[in-house]
Amino acid sequence: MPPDQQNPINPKKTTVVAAGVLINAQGQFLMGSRPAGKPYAHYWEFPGGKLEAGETAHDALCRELQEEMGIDVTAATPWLTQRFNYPHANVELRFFKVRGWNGALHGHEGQELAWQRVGQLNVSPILPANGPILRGLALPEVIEISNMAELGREAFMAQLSAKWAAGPTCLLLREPQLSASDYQELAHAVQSIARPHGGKLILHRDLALAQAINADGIHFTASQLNQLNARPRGIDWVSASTHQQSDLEAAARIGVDFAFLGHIAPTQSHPGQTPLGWEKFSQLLQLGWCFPVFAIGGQTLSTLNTAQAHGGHGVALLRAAWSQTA
Ligand SMILES: Nc1nc2c([nH]c(=O)n2[C@@H]2O[C@H](COP(=O)(O)OP(=O)(O)OP(=O)(O)O)[C@@H](O)[C@H]2O)c(=O)[nH]1
Ligand SMILES: [Mg+2]
Repeated sequence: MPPDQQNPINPKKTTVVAAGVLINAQGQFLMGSRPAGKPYAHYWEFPGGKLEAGETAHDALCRELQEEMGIDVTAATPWLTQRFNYPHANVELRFFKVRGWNGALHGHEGQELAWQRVGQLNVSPILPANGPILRGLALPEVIEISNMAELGREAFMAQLSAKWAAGPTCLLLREPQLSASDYQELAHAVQSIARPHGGKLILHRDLALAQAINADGIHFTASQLNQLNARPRGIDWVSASTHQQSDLEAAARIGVDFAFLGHIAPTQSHPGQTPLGWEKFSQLLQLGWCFPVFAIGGQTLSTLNTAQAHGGHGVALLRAAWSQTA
């Protein structure tokens, strides 16, 4: 394949690249150093390379990972798309999560390979386009949405405390039936349980409250999202609900960290509304977004693989996150 620099005639032409985030059994991800002689030599990247004429991104991923590391990819799902303008090329990077391969990894182009952990990177420098990718890797694949409306406060708080005692999870506290002051009081109570256990708490709709209690994130409704001109400051994670392409575009414009897209299947929360379904979910994600997208609506832990096969990062669980009998 021609190197990037051989494209000076049309510097605006976009080079499409497929890259793989290999995940091992310990949950680590693989990075490789770029070989000498390439643009950004010795920077760290996710293995992959440019699409050849007539290839799909998946075809290119399999070919590149065979050429660069000698492995046969057996399980890869589309994940994020990052667009970036380098001085040498405009690139569209199609990232895949790769969870299965045959063969021993070997740097066939003299590159170094290193398994890395989220938040504990020990290689540098990283290619400048890869910031959102590392941020996306820090997100869990399951987000739980509170359901105090059905469980009642006592059972909800008891289940939440038990969950967080067992290990940190990520909670979206969404209780639209509560008044603003009741929601505020609940948010304080939940945050006081979250802190000691390292649980992540995302508040719904109320940015000022999320900032005031130092929550980990704010989640906007689709209608709030469409009224925002910029990503709010002073909060770590910013996310939003989306239902259609224009919502995803709004999410991209303000620079969310992740979005929910749905509802996928009919749910008790949206009676009578036509669900999006997996095919439409997948079509919308193929447009290529630089943030992870969670499937929402009728999701359970057993739909996680389906969500990922259709390009989702993970699933947002409402009823499935809670035992209704406790
Ligand atoms: N493979 C890969 N390329 C990336 C990443 N991030 C990123 O900005 N790029 C850019 O995407 C382009 C990919 O080119 P590449 O050098 O891997 O392509 P290739 O393997 O086909 O190389 P070749 O053309 O020398 O055969 C480069 O401009 C590179 O800077 C990444 O994480 N992985
Ligand atoms: Mg390459």
